[in-house]
Amino acid sequence: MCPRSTDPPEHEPVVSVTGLTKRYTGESGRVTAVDNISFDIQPGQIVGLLGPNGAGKTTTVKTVLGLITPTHGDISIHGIPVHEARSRTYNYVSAVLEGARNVYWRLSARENLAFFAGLHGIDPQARVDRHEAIIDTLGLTGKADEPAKNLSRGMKQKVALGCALARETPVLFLDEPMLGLDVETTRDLQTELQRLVQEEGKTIVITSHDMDIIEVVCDRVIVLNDGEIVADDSVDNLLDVFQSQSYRVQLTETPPAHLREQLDTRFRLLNWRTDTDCVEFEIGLAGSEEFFECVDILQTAEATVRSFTEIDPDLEDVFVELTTSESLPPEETES
Ligand SMILES: Nc1ncnc2c1ncn2[C@@H]1O[C@H](COP(=O)(O)OP(=O)(O)OP(=O)(O)O)[C@@H](O)[C@H]1O
Repeated sequence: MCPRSTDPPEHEPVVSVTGLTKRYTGESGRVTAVDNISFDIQPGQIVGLLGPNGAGKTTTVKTVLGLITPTHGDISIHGIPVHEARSRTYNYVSAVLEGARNVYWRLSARENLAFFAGLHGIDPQARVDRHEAIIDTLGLTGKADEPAKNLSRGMKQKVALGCALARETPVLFLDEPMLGLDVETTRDLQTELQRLVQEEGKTIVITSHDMDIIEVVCDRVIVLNDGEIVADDSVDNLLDVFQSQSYRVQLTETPPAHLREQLDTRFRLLNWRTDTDCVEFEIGLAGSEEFFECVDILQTAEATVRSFTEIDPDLEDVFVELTTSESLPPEETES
């Protein structure tokens, strides 16, 4: 029988990554996909792993799962070194990876759930209620006896997710879990993931390009860019740190041509728009010094300011900021 405990050895994080580097040798030479990253994940966290295309998310996840050998670094799941004892770690972790065929296409959703539970040492007969609840949450009830091969892409995705849930491991890695799901199922699944963490003490790592989902579901976000971690903090802290740093400015008359260039050189200038009777732009100002400097520049250029309003950031704004600028903007993110 496989271990059912959701508690890692005392004081151990459930996932621990230290100094992970992965280099590939491709046609265009050596690529450092992941560059010396370290993070721990504690039991009961829902962590979003974010980053633009090519940032190193898939490499990180697959290396943590033992599917890719790291160039350097140590990884453990529940205290077990992944690259020395990969099969032992599978007692603790399930994964749904994008593009991977996780389910048996000849089996129905019900049969797949029973099969994966059984593989993991769980008696499916004893878990019928649990499996029906998973099927219900995923909106698969009407299709639960249909062979998976006859289901739509989104439905197959749901069955794969159901199989991962049926294994009842304490740690779940979900790569783009909501991709292809309709709005209602996405919402149900968000609720279910939160319930799994709050009531069953699961630990979940989600990669997604959908910031709204991450913002709703995750309590911590790790942002990768060019193989490096550029932020690792709670969603609330990340939003707080960026709060009041972006402003939308409207000028009533067209300002002198050099103003745009001057602002762009000095600050983070976005979405410059010229209308018939006004100019509008967004500007990122780190702290009061930059704020007053900007006001000074506008006054010197004799620009007539119609409005100067704070923009409330959402996680998407934070993400764009982190992955398009050279460095971490505010110091507080590292606290
Ligand atoms: N097998 C491979 N051989 C060579 N280079 C690779 C290989 N796999 C990934 N890479 C490169 O490593 C870098 C990171 O890729 P990775 O797939 O981990 O990023 P990602 O953040 O998951 O991207 P996406 O969001 O597009 O899936 C990219 O530059 C990619 O081209």
